[in-house]
Amino acid sequence: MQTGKLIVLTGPSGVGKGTLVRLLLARHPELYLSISATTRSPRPGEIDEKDYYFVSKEQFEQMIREKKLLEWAEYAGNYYGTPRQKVEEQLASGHSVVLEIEVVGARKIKETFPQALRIFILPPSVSELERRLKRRGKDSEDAIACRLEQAKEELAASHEFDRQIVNDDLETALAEIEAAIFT
Ligand SMILES: Nc1nc2c(ncn2[C@@H]2O[C@H](COP(=O)(O)OP(=O)(O)O)[C@@H](O)[C@H]2O)c(=O)[nH]1
Ligand SMILES: Nc1ncnc2c1ncn2[C@@H]1O[C@H](COP(=O)(O)OP(=O)(O)O)[C@@H](O)[C@H]1O
Repeated sequence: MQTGKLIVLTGPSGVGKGTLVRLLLARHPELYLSISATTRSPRPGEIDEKDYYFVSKEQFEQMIREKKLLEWAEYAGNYYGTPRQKVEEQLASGHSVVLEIEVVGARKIKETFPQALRIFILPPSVSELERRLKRRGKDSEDAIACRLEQAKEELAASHEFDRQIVNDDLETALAEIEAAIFT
């Protein structure tokens, strides 16, 4: 059997990765979305084992030591990582897998999975990114400032990835992602 494709969506916080991934999965339920582990506290409404595996720093460090993560990174003071086993199982059984991860982790994926399709999502502008982070209303002012600072570095790395897609009009961006994945 042919193995599935590994599809990585990356880009700065607030650019719309989560929104695009939800729409993509709704249209293509055959895609498998990897659930990450994180040491970040759950936001109101987030559910353990659905949005993330919410774990302690000790548990996360144990996962690193036991090589249970395909990649991991520290972002805005917390750890985030992709549990290895389910991703490898899904790929081996022919299913395509989507990772929604930040830039450092997406860079590491190239080393382990050189054949992965890595898509960088860009905002129409930094000021629009700031507006989206504020409008989302899920992070404190400090957390937003930290994410924006980080975003400037991340945007400078966009050319390292296979595709660059601007999330201005949502439907247009989604169609471009679909075209990149399915053609
Ligand atoms: N490297 C890596 N980054 C991840 C993983 N899971 C989530 N992230 C990224 O970590 C960053 C922060 O995530 P989060 O706190 O949920 O904020 P949000 O994406 O802005 O809603 C985002 O850029 C996520 O895409 C992971 O497993 N590995
Ligand atoms: N194309 C778009 N135009 C306007 N707002 C958008 C667009 N895509 C996403 N958003 C909004 O921007 C905010 C951040 O999106 P989100 O998917 O949470 O980003 P990320 O997962 O990259 O952090 C949300 O409030 C979302 O509704």
